[in-house]
Amino acid sequence: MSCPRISEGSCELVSLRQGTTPEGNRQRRTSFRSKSACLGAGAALSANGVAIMSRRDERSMASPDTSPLDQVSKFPGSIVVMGVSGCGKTSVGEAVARAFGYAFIEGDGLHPQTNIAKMSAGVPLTDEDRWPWLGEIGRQLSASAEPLVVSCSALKRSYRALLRERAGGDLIFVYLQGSRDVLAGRMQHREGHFMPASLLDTQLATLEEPIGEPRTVVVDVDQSAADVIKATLAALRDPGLSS
Ligand SMILES: Nc1ncnc2c1ncn2[C@@H]1O[C@H](COP(=O)(O)OP(=O)(O)O)[C@@H](O)[C@H]1O
Ligand SMILES: O=C(O)[C@H](O)[C@@H](O)[C@H](O)[C@H](O)COP(=O)(O)O
Repeated sequence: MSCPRISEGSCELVSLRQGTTPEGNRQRRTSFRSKSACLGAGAALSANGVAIMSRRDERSMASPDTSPLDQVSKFPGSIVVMGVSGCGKTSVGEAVARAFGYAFIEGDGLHPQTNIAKMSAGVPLTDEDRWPWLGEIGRQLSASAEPLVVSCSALKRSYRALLRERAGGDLIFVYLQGSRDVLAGRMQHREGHFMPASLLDTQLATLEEPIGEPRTVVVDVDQSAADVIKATLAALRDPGLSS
């Protein structure tokens, strides 16, 4: 079981859904993540069962690999890490959240169970399936007094427009861009995740890349996880994003 983490041994975001046992949740996501087992004292469950790790907890889990990033000045505004399934949203989102001391929300954890069941069965989601999910992500972004890092595929311009509108305008998108071959490899090697690799092509067909959209950075994922994270953090230091 490979685990190209930059912070080996650290706890990760916990995403528990109501009615799902920690064990079931672990099976639905990736088998190498400790998830519920590491829900720390500062973590809290939102109304719909998604755990948000507190900033204090995340700081305490920062690995030596990310500690120099404590020097990064506080970044103004929430960040959505976007892209098709398998591009690295969770891996990168968690690391960015640790670096900035923000809470991380796993967007997959906010899907209604009907969406998870559809995707698990190899059926792509429709707009109608996604709107309530995107609305919930937007709600969490707007309800948070502190900036958040959220993983969300945000495949279409209209989806991103909704998230921007709900978040109040300060949202930054990190688009993790990769070739079909690279993405297919990542999905095939991932274990215990509900999303079948067969859905990659519909994800790519649905994707409207955010090229040229405001406050958006694009990162090539055809490099090691550590390098993708470094490149993301470097791109986020662009002072132009703060305005
Ligand atoms: N840059 C990378 N190099 C190699 N493997 C990676 C990289 N980024 C992520 N992975 C692995 O690829 C798989 C998909 O990553 P994940 O973060 O779950 O993507 P997403 O959340 O976008 O579906 C996981 O097994 C993860 O460990
Ligand atoms: O909009 C969608 O079709 C879904 O949100 C999809 O893009 C998402 O990727 C899945 O939830 C799989 O989860 P991962 O993105 O973690 O692979």
